[in-house]
Amino acid sequence: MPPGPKGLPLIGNLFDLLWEDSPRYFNRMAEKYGPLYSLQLGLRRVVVINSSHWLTQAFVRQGDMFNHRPRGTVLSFIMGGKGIADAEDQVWRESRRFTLHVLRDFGMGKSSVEAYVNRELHDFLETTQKKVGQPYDVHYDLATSVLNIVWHMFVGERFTMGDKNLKWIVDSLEMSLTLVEQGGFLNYTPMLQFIGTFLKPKAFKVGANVKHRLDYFTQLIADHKNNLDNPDRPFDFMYEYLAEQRKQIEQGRKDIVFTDNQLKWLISDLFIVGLDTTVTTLRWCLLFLVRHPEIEEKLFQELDSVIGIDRHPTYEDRLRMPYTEAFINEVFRYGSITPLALHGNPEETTLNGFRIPKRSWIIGNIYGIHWDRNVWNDPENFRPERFIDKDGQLIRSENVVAFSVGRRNCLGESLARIETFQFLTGMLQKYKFGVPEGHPIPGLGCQCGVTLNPKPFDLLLTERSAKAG
Ligand code: HEM
Repeated sequence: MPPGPKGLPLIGNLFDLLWEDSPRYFNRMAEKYGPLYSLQLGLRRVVVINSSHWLTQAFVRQGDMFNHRPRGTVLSFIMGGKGIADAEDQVWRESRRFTLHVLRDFGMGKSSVEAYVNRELHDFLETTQKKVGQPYDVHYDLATSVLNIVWHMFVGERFTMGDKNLKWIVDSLEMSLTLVEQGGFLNYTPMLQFIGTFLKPKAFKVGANVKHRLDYFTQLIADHKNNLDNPDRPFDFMYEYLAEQRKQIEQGRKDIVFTDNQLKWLISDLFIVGLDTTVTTLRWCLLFLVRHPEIEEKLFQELDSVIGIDRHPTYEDRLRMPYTEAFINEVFRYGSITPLALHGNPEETTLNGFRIPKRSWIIGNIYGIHWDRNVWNDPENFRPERFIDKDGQLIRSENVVAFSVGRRNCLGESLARIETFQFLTGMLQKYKFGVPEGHPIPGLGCQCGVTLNPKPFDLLLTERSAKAG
């Protein structure tokens, strides 16, 4: 086995996770045992990967073995192998291939996804207009807009602000990721998962929310089925899925993966991962703008010289905006939005000559890779300049792995990148971001769930139009 600390009999090093968030703990252990080490955590044998080299070796070069999900996590307990993020084998392969295919038909990376994003950006900026000059926690309005992007693409509808269904959907989707710490204490011992549910009353709420959400999707599926033959129906993910389902039934396929139940879980997964990750990224962006007015000023200068105020930013603009790209890279590095990628190996194998017993948990410590002092020198400093070379051009680093690598990497990376660039530049075109009078400068402390979330903070928006004009 790879080297690692000697833990106590039966529980190994499990109790260390009571005092420290798992990504930070895994990173600290890597300083002692190197970028590839093993731990015994409760009943689980865990192999931690803390360098992009070994992440690529395991998830890309030995991807056949390591691109599985571990069983027994809190998430797998909730999702039970349905949907996509926790699915395996044929269900995962067909769901992933189909989802990527439909996303491509939306014109991923081309103008039509931008149109979905820009429409919500426009409404978001209108909403924020009413908040200028007063303390404002942007979280909920951002979440609504980001939800509308995916909601529109996947089920063909948009919410209007104030819709009675909107608040519970946003709350229920966000809660699913913030309440479960992917590498945390409760994951490693089934009995603790059971007891933990009783200790965290909100955990019951997650269960109730999942049911409520799935019931809502059942209704949406029924509506879509009723309208499937309408030649004027719009293009959305749910219609495409149901059309594929019908085709496979007509072909008489026995092992059909495209069931209504799988569709409900798949859509639910896509909303959960598509919402909180992007909202968290944008909140980190705003937090750093507020904390670093000198960086915000450099972003203004680039934006004003490349785009100005007479037209909206396009995703193409990024190619001429290296400092903005460097800023986003630094947010992905520092924020490490999804700090851990949990994989598993169904069979015994080797990695770097070490024996990896079957059904180990393989944890890609994305946070650890982004905070490795040997690579970044001063990881605790937020410095977009680390991604700019002496000619002012963007440095692309293989050590930024926010979306992970290999066949199980983030399926929504292109969408997330477009959303981040468009919202950041759209907001900067309109506002300067500051701290309301009498409020503290927001801190860097965060809550560790499946995502690393900044704590709630208030902003002060000041319109820039006079200056930019
Ligand atoms: C900045 C935003 C985002 C970040 C940082 C992010 C990051 C990640 C990471 C690290 C993984 C785990 C990969 C692994 O296990 O190796 C993942 C998986 C996934 N992401 Fe994202 N993600 C983001 C946004 C999105 C969006 C917008 C969508 C789609 C709407 C999406 C869909 C997925 C899916 C479906 C998976 C599971 C893939 C699978 O198991 O095959 N993500 N993401």
